[in-house]
Amino acid sequence: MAENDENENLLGNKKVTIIKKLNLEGKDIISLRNLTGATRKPALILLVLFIVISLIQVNRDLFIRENIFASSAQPLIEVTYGGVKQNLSGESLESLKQYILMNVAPEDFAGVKSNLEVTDVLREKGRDAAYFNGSVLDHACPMTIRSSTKKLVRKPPDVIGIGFAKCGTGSLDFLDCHPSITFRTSEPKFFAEKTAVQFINDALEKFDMDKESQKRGFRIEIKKYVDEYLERMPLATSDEILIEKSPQYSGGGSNEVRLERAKAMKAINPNIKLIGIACDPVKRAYSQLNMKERRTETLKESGKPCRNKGCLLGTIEEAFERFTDKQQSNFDAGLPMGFADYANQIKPFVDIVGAENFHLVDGENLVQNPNYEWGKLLDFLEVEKDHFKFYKDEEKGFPCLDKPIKHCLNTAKGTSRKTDVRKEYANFTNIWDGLYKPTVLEMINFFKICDKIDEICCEKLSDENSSFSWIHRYACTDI
Ligand SMILES: Nc1ncnc2c1ncn2[C@@H]1O[C@H](COP(=O)(O)OS(=O)(=O)O)[C@@H](OP(=O)(O)O)[C@H]1O
Repeated sequence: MAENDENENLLGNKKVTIIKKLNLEGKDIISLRNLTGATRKPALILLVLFIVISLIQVNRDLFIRENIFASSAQPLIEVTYGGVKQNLSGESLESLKQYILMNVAPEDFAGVKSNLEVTDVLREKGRDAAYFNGSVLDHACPMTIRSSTKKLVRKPPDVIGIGFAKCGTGSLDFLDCHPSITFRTSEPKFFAEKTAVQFINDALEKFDMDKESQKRGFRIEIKKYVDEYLERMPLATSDEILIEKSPQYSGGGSNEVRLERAKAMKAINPNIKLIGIACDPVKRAYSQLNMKERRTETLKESGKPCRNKGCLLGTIEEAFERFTDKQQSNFDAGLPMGFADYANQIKPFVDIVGAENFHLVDGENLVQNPNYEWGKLLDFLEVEKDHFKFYKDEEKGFPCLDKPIKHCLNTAKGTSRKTDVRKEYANFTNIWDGLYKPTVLEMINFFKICDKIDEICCEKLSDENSSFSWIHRYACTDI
């Protein structure tokens, strides 16, 4: 992320001035909120309060866009914010904290205030640009926003994001800014490791999980592997939701392999919940090609050779041609169309954890109608959603978090979807549309998007702001 983007995450100083002028401490902010509902106060006081609150609201957005390194007259303190050492004025950091505290739910205020700190950096340099400013943070949000005051412990995840690559799985980063959730950007990929999964499932066979004493034996047997897994995740409190995501869990391998992974997940946490993020396969495929192109360019610039499958051979047009030929031959051979194969790949997971413990997010709607799509996910996670809001950032061209903190994803996220791939590469995408159509249609029934494909369904999908509206093209037009 460029330094400018980072600056946008922080507040300007005017806010502090206003807060000072109003002499607002944390408690006062809460009482101000509560006062807005008061009915017995004289009308004049209410009016004054209304004006003051409106002023704060209106000015706040302006403040956020201001440069935080404001007056040189202020004393500077060194802060590592999101992996980058910065000299912030003491007031800037303070105003950032004030912004967060003003925007969390009243019931989270005290806990968040006691935990609110700049997030620790785990590694200064991540493997690629998909981290915050290239650094791996202890957990994804650049500020630690946690309401629980319980002790931090190592624990298995409560929720796992199992896919799908290139559909927006990285945007789960935002969840870490929720006071009830902890998430680290790096992917543990534990259940993609055959040996570990097999060991856990073999142990499941050995022990009778209906007996308490046997359950203990099982836990001891698999401890070595589980400890190693938990080390890959951040500490969390017992009452907050710990999430990990590794898109490799749904991709790669057969459904038998996926079934084994699902069993191992449930063995480690019997109450496990799973998230899948699906998106338009044409955009997904383009996002993948685009990433390869970007990676090839970066390696070329650094003078390093690019030998693996993650790089592009030749031009992007040649890559499109090769990709189209491969998709066509898979289709002709009756092989699964991987980029659209959501229902088939999710089935083994749902068979093990139950449909009620699985939630499918629409990755396209995360961009199109973020507050609605994120709201549904937060409902599934059973956490507060009214104080977790997004706005469309003009410069980024994608949704960024607005509340409780201003935060955009890093520069590696949100590139290919800026291009209208169906316009730019219509000669290829027209073919892809036809190849993916039958597999996309399998989703409709499996995920109960509609009862059947009929006029009612097409009417519903024609609303651009509804989840999975991108399916309209596949289900309701002649492609
Ligand atoms: N809020 C927000 N900001 C930026 N980008 C967003 C956002 N929400 C979803 N997306 C889309 O997420 C796409 C990347 O998907 P993944 O994170 O699953 O990719 S990866 O598999 O982890 O590499 C990424 O694809 P590209 O456009 O190709 O970069 C985005 O289109």
